[in-house]
Amino acid sequence: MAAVLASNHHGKGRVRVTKVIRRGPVHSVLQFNVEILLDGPTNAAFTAADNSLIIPTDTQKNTVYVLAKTTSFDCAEQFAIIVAKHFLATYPDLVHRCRVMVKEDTWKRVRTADSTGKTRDHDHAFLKAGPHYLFGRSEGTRQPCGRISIRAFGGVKGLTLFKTTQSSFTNFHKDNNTSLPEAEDRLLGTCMDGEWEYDVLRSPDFSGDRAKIIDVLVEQFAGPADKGVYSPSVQVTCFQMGSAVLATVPSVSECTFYMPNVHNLPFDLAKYGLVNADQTGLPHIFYPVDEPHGIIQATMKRPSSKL
Ligand SMILES: O=c1[nH]c(=O)c2[nH]c(=O)[nH]c2[nH]1
Repeated sequence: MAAVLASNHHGKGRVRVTKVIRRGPVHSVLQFNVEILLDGPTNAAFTAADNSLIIPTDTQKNTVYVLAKTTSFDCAEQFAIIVAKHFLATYPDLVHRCRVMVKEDTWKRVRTADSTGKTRDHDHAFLKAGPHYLFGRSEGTRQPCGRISIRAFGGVKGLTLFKTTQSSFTNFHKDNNTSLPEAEDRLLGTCMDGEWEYDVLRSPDFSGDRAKIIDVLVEQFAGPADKGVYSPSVQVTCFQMGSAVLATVPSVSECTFYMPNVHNLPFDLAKYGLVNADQTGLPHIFYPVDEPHGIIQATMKRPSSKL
């Protein structure tokens, strides 16, 4: 045998489930895309064709629908915890670790006039938020003493932000390969992915906390509506966004933000006899480039937490 099995897991991905909650005429909708990964004593399934300790991935898929029906939850984080606890509690001999990722499509109520002409949230029609989406993630493990421990995470994928001033990048290291000009006043765009860990001992209010986090991220990036907030680099903005999340949401113990610097480059109009500048003297015609993009990433923790 040329190989030994170093590690393995099995699970089910892209399990899509929609739950409708009807309270009289007012309905709510939760729509998830779930991935489950199970670790257990399954080496023999890979090395000796022994499936006796395998929970079929089909069973895992069915379990998502059964749990959607039989349990109560109002966001991805809660459902991720429910699923992880279920597999660890139901199969003590077959599962020692369960990781669950729940991506959530956010359906916001349509706002429209009702039959009396008053504008209000619609009872049962929804508009999908995006392009970003939120997710909840759990990592459940069985301790040697048999106790189940759960770590809970939340996050956002593709939060797309842009501002047209109050951003600079200067005084960077320069050498023979440098062509980047100093920019005192530039555009700033990102399509960020963020993940944060909840301190489960603080009994987080998952849906309330994550709504606050998204608000804080947007507010920190943008600043006050009239004056904005000055950004000397994506790095500083990233750290300020993380600091604000930790300051505002006590149930978050740490957060990691991946913030691509999505460039908008001034278009060279000189060859068409035009000066690419408006009355401020700054360029105003740009072309957005998705690639390459800068990669700025950081993890922020509370000062007291051990590194
Ligand atoms: O905010 C920035 N950080 C960088 O590290 C960087 N590098 C670069 O070319 N432009 C920028 N902008």
